[in-house]
Amino acid sequence: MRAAERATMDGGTSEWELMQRAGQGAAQWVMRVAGGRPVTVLCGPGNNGGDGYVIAEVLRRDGHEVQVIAPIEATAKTARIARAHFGGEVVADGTPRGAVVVDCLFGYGLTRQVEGSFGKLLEKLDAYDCYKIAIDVPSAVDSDTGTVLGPLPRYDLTLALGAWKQGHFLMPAMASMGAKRLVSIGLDIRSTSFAVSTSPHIAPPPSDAHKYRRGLLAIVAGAMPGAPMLAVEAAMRAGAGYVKLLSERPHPEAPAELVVEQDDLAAALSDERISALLVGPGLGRDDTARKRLARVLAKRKPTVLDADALHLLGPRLLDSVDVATLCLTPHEGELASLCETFDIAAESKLERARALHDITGMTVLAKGPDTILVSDATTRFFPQGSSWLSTAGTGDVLAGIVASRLAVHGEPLRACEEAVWLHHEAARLASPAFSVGDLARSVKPAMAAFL
Ligand SMILES: NC(=O)C1=CN([C@@H]2O[C@H](COP(=O)(O)OP(=O)(O)OC[C@H]3O[C@@H](n4cnc5c(N)ncnc54)[C@H](OP(=O)(O)O)[C@@H]3O)[C@@H](O)[C@H]2O)[C@@H](O)CC1
Ligand SMILES: Nc1ncnc2c1ncn2[C@@H]1O[C@H](COP(=O)(O)OP(=O)(O)O)[C@@H](O)[C@H]1O
Ligand SMILES: [K+]
Repeated sequence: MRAAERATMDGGTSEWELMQRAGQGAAQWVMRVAGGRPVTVLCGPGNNGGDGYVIAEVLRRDGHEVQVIAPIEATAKTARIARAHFGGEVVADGTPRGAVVVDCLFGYGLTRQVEGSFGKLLEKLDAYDCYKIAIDVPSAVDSDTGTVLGPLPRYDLTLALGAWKQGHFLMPAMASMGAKRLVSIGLDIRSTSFAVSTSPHIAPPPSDAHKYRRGLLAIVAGAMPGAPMLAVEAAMRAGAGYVKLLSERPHPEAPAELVVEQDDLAAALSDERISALLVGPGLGRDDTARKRLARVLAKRKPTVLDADALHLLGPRLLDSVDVATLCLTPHEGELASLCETFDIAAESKLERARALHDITGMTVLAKGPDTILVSDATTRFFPQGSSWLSTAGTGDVLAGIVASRLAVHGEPLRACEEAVWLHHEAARLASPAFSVGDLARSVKPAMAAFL
């Protein structure tokens, strides 16, 4: 962000010009929300505070009653210009009032714990019943990591200035932000190493398609039947032309349209028409499970590794495997276990997911309320999914969708990205209070949203 701003300023646009664009753009949102009612703006000493003075001046000129609270005076050069342009009154020690409060204490320049008068002001804001807007980021949030460094009110709206920051998509910060909107200030941000995933376009099967060309997905069963069956239910609705369950025992609970291949695994895997594999849900963690996993990896096909497979995986199993074709779908616990296995010391989910990709070369889809996808030196973040997804078995459904998309086109990054969107859309359609079976069945109507 700083580099993009510097490049824009080197191109002849002053920091004051950028701040005016940011403040004016944000003020449009504030005015829409306030609808003429009184507004309080909290201003810090840096350029985030500068944005606040610009917003306050736009509102004042528009006839709003505006109170500005600034515990200390503006110190940053451009913030001082903004302060000088504000024609209203500024108080150092006030209490938020009015229908809307706009928090401009700190943005991406936050460097330490928010305490003292700033901390007290955020506590007052937390306790005050009003519509709360965070400018750029909530002031107690580290914009790179999403770490919380002080009192954190629940905001109704967060207006990102110029570009999204990583913290907008990371827990715990993300949970406090309310709706998130981007205010454009004319920066060129193409060169960043992360991107926010945009809604994918899923192509229907071509007119000359047949079941194998559309992709044969083999789901490898193990000790427990329930989890792979959930993956099957989702995978059959996510685009693969043919879904088979490779199991060594009968599955009377299987739907009529599912082929259960009861050969021994080596024989079942010898079918060269298999386009992709899923292994892990219900696999078990014993020696038999490890051998089944090794057989799957030896096929060197595009493969999704989930659940138990993530606990069995280790550097030796990856010998002579084409890691670029593998997708891992760990939740936080599985990610922690993988980090132990691969000797990764990183603390945060983002650093762990990146390190795991960097060390192993595999595509990593780190699940949770803040889903992170790392592949090919790029990191993708996602809009938040339904919190109703927090129920047992939804991870198996996700694994089934990833594998189905992988069977269709064989591209790990694209398969994971499509799957997250399909999973979120299925959850939206099935919400509220769905069972995991409802979620798997909702993958079918979810497909329609991306065709
Ligand atoms: N540059 C541009 O082109 C544009 C930038 N824009 C805006 O600028 C924001 C970034 O501005 P920024 O870099 O001035 O940092 P900012 O977030 O205001 O905070 C730094 C100040 O806070 C202080 N401080 C920090 N932590 C503290 C703590 N815990 N407790 C107390 N004090 C603390 C720190 O003091 P110091 O650490 O020096 O003591 C310094 O004074 C960005 O998010 C966006 O809103 C837009 O206008 C678009 C154009
Ligand atoms: N609070 C939440 N908000 C959004 N998505 C969630 C939330 N909790 C869980 N999920 C999603 O639900 C799925 C849970 O997967 P997982 O933890 O593997 O569960 P299980 O092992 O029971 O299948 C993941 O896709 C995760 O991203
Ligand atoms: K802020």
